[in-house]
Amino acid sequence: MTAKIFIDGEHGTTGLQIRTRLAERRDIEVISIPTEKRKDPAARAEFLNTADIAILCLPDDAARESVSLIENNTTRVIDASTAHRVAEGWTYGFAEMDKAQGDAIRNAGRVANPGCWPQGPIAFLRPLIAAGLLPADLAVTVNGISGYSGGGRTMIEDYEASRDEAPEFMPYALTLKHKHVPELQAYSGLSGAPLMQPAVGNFAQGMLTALPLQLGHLPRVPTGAELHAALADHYGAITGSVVDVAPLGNAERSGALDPERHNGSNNMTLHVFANDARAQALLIAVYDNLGKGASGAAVQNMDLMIGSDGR
Ligand SMILES: NC(=O)C1=CN([C@@H]2O[C@H](COP(=O)(O)OP(=O)(O)OC[C@H]3O[C@@H](n4cnc5c(N)ncnc54)[C@H](OP(=O)(O)O)[C@@H]3O)[C@@H](O)[C@H]2O)C=CC1
Ligand SMILES: CC(=O)N[C@@H](CCC(=O)OP(=O)(O)O)C(=O)O
Repeated sequence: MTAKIFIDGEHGTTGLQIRTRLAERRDIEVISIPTEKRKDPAARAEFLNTADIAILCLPDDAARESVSLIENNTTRVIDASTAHRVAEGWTYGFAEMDKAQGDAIRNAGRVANPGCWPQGPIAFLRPLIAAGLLPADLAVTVNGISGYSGGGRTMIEDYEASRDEAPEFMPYALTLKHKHVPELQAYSGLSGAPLMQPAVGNFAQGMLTALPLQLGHLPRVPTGAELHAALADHYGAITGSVVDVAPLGNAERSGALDPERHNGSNNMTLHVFANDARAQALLIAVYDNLGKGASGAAVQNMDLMIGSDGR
């Protein structure tokens, strides 16, 4: 049976990317709401209740409204917004984060697609904390850079109206209350809130997230090789993983740390750098904010839920 997919918010940044990714697919049917009715709750309710899977690419409040409009128990949901990522009854849509997560997504009725910023840090921290190499109470700071498409249609329009004057690098979340802190803490296994220090760059798409680690105070200090081996073991054991681990870094600079490197794909590469003599490590993830950070992950989750190999 062909699965019916409804993208609520299909004309926004994330929705359009999902449409493009699904355009050539023969194993699904995308059911599309007329543009002029896209904010009409009654029309949305009809599409939501007809779909096998509804992918919500909406602001948080509209995503909550969509869920409330579903009256049957057959429509399954993938929500790309922040609304349900730590909500009870929802499964976090990061298939590679541990061995059981792919099956949990496969069987879930409600999947919360992860935010773009937490995915890199969770990809490092969850397996390393589970392996006992890092403690849950580690004080963690996350920094990095994202292309401006991460800010959705409004930020894209703002940048594209005046790119010549826009700063190349702009730190934000300066109140230290970034909306991704709760999901990052919950799924990485940290006992305390990480400090997130994101920045937006004067380029459209792609991102890089970095965790600089001071490890000298730990009762047992893991070496860079141990951190690297634990990550390689973890991702090597996950069937269908789109996360891969680069060889342990030993160069002063690396062209692989280009935030735009994975643009248009759903891949993520994890890099480990270390100075064992100083008990310091630097973990850097490279991925596409609109790929593994949003639309690519949503399609990956949809494929798990309908049991498709993506053709
Ligand atoms: N951009 C990114 O990198 C990522 C975004 N996300 C999340 O995905 C969701 C969508 O973000 P993004 O695509 O960037 O946002 P956009 O602003 O680009 O798109 C949102 C879409 O939703 C529509 N919309 C707004 N309100 C309603 C409503 N009440 N009913 C129906 N449709 C509505 C908008 O229509 P109109 O434009 O006409 O108002 C627009 O088409 C957000 O929750 C965001 O947090 C998640 C991961 C990454
Ligand atoms: C550059 C930029 O502004 N990025 C957005 C996050 C985009 C994203 O992935 O977050 P959601 O899925 O939670 O919307 C921000 O930091 O708020």
